Amino acid sequence: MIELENVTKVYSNGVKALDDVSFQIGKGEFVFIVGNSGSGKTTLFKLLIKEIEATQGKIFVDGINITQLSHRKIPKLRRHMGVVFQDFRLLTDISVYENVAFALKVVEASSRKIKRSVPMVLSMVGLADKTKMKPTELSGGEQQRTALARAIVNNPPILLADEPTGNLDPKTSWEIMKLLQEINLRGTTVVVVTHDKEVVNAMKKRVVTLKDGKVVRDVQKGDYGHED
Ligand SMILES: Nc1ncnc2c1ncn2[C@@H]1O[C@H](COP(=O)(O)OP(=O)(O)OP(=O)(O)O)[C@@H](O)[C@H]1O
Repeated sequence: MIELENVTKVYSNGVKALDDVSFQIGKGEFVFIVGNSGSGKTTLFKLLIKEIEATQGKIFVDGINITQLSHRKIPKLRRHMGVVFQDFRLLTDISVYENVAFALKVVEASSRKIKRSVPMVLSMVGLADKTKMKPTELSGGEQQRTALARAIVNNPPILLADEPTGNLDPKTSWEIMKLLQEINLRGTTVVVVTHDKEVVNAMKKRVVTLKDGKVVRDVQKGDYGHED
């Protein structure tokens, strides 16, 4: 489903953020990417969503080498993956409903599909009674639920999240993780970049650890491990 083959990223200032990284993520897996600050986690995330380009190596998503994908085809790639960020990135002047509907409008879904899918997904994330509110009227956890609903409303086979609980308290973080787990159980491959040691230790999922741009640990049903 996702395959990295000898991926290296050197930024224009000469910093080697990823150094010959290779690993695979299979269909339906739930994977945490962890590591110290500066270890290359966000760089890896940005490469996967093609926000930046690899200096060397190949990245395959569903068998397609995305490092060779033309800009024209990036929207098609994005339809394969829902994306969630630490800072939610919601449109603040429209409602929760409209934020989620927007993701369907950009892929030209019919209004019938929008009317059917948006309430369904908002109810799944527990926001059925907040659909008319604006993101600024919501708690952090509710904003992240809205962002999650937006990311999955297209039924993407892959969900990528960069520090999805970074701005949330432990209880709310746990609720978001439960939702990610539920989404995963429905068949979506879930990749979560995180610092959140407690969450990683409690979830017992595959953990890939980066250090200085290299994969130094890759364990199934793992824990966060030790930082040094
Ligand atoms: N746009 C950039 N230009 C130059 N260097 C960068 C850029 N982005 C990141 N880096 C460098 O690349 C390395 C890896 O950064 P990255 O953001 O991927 O780490 P991270 O593991 O996500 O860290 P954090 O947990 O603090 O977000 C760091 O040394 C960082 O300073």
